[in-house]
Amino acid sequence: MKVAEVIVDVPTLQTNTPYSYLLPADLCDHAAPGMRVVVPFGKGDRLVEGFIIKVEVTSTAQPALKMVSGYLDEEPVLTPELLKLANWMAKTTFSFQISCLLTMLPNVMKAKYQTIATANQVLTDEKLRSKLPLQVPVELTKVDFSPAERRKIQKLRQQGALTIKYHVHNQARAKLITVLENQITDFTTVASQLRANATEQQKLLAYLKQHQQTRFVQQNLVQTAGLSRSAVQSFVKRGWLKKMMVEQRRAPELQQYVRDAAKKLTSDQQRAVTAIQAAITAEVSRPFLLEGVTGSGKTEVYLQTIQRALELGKQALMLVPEIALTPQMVRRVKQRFGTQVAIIHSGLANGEKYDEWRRIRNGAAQVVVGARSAVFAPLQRLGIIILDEEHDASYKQEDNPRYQTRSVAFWRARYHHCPVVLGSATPSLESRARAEKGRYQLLRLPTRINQQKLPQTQVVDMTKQAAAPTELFSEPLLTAIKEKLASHEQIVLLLNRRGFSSFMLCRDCGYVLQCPNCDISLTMHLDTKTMKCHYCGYETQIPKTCPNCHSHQIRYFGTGTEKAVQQLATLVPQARIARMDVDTTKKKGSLAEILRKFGQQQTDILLGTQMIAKGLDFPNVTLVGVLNADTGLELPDFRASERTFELLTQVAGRAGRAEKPGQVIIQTYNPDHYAIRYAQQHDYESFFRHEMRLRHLSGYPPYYFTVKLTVNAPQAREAAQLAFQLQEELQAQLAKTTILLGPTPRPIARINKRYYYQLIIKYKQDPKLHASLEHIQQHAQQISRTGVQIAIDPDPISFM
Ligand SMILES: Nc1ncnc2c1ncn2[C@@H]1O[C@H](COP(=O)(O)OP(=O)(O)OP(=O)(O)O)[C@@H](O)[C@H]1O
Ligand SMILES: [Zn+2]
Ligand SMILES: [Zn+2]
Repeated sequence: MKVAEVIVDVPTLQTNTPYSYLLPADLCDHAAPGMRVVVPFGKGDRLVEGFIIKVEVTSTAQPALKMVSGYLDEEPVLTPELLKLANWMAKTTFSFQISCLLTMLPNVMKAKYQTIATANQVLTDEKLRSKLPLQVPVELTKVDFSPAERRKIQKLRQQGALTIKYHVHNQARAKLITVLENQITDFTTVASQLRANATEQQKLLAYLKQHQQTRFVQQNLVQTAGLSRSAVQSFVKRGWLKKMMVEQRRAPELQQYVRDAAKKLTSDQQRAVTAIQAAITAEVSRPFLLEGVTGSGKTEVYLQTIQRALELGKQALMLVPEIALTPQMVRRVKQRFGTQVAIIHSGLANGEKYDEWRRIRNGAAQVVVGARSAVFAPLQRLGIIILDEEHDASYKQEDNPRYQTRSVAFWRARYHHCPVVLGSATPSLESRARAEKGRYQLLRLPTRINQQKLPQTQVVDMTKQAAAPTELFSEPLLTAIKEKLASHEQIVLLLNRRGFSSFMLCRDCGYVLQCPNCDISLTMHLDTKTMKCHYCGYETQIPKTCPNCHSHQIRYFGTGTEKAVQQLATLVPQARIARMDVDTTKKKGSLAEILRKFGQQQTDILLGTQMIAKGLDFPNVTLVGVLNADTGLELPDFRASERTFELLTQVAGRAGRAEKPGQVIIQTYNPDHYAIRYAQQHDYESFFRHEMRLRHLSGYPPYYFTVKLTVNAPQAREAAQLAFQLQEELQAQLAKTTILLGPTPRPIARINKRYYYQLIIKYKQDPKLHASLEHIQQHAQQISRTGVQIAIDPDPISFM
């Protein structure tokens, strides 16, 4: 007899303890850890999804155990490595194993639940009877029932008047197509067996003879070639064609990539490549920090180290921030490694993601490129892991499980004995500090490939620009734009905001249109002609009069990309301007299209949000303008300066990447701020020292580790009370050197009708911390029914 240990998916009763289930005899043989199963759970034996983490043989009878109901997979979807990783992740991120396991799989592999009720007798309640007619199975979630009706359904079920069944579906399916294989060797014999008037069959035979291939897609034969379906059928019957179902990839390689050979490395690149290759060959999990200025050729270093891994029969994982996963980047990797590459990005439909994932799982893909979640790609012979733009905030997952991609990458590298390369022009303070201490090996690319200097950067003090042509474009920037347009060079403009205006203000009474659910003003969107909340999605009409005093004196404040494009179009009507932000790139393929046009110089100016700051490599761009460098500097967050410095350095790096020298203009209201000064001088090193001093003085990372605890509830008082209670408990338990900040209301204190309080824990070493937080995690689970939530965020990306 075999018993499976299963981690079950029960949202209201999460636990890291597995449950034991008997394996039915017919399924016993191929049961293995990493497979998803359907199991009965709880009093009502409702069916839930679970993961087998262990299979054991037992000789003693176990009558008390429930039985596994069925499998969702033929083979394990998670490898032993990933099962182990989930265990570690649950512990270090204070989340439940089931959420870690589910995070590792494509979304579409999360099982779908259905609750189906069937009335066994005619129900007396008239309304209920109309919704649940006799003997008709009804999916309960698809029908509107009042709470009273729901209670009644439960009662009727106990009385036996109703049966309720739970279905668990696997949503993930491979796409299968019908393929016909030609079995005919002797066409003359077949022809002699066809009747003379069977014209459709004659046609089919002629077609098969004429096309020298052996396999035909049925749909193509019938629809494209216009052959008769019944003729095909009769050929199948007579054994001349063999029918088979073949899997078809949903995101096929449409583009033919021109193969691109390895470039001859510069001496700096060569030094880096040699060091990393040596670690791959020696199979040691050494971390490298590749600090290379913008345009220094970091990508080529990645590609040539990946090449070495492949030569040794190993695989490679390359992670990039979602917004840097541009068609340009994808092309570079595919040109080098062709069809061995699998790409995972948010632009893929669920089915396409599933197909790519399976190409990785079954070993067809050797190189995986993707954003954060690709760190769980089920590669089994990892030879190298690369994190490009390692400083990027998107590497931290903000929801449960709150993992840091970097840490997961290091865990996997230790498992596979392979090196990790963290690459950036502006490494995070944490990584750079570790390199300083010798924990990472620092590799430098201090100069640009083209031997050009980094672009000349001018800072424009906007407080002295009262007579500027518009509030967004200063005289110096406008002059530079006109010059570049005249010489047919291209321009990138950064506006770190989205939407049209930040907020609407009544000039008579000072009323600001706020989200009814959140403590934040609504943002105006011209494309949808609505005011939107960026936090909860609330949307309403743009008011023509003040909702408070009915005055017509309404003004829109702040700026967005739409408004910037409008202003620019009036200033330089001859320019062809493309806007790139969340709104214009939402549609599938639209980002690729914007970049293609810009690359082919069908547009002159690319104006966008921070998504234009990373990775773009266009040789004809000679001017970069930052319209408002200050957005973000005032945020109540200890990383505000670091983020600003990064953004400015990265975007400045888009200029002058080829023969022509680049120029950068930064408009700011804080021209003397050190983040802006050092960005102007392209001086990462001085910024690093300056910022490290400040972090040291104020006791922030990397000098301290931090954990953010957030409590939220429908009532402010409830949230505050619990936050203070947690603070007291922690104070009593934790080390004397550990510092607790707060509780304070979160900077945006209310989101989606819930109130937020937060507490920051700063520590250097605290042996009691882990147990205390695990205790809070358990407590959170217990009180979640009361509507109060606690979130534990280790190494939070911000304190906001
Ligand atoms: N050894 C080389 N010889 C010739 N060209 C090279 C070499 N290495 C890289 N390049 C080219 O130099 C340009 C800049 O390289 P790449 O985009 O990799 O820089 P990067 O360091 O990733 O910059 P960023 O951080 O700004 O994205 C690219 O067009 C690339 O093809
Ligand atoms: Zn809102
Ligand atoms: Zn008003």
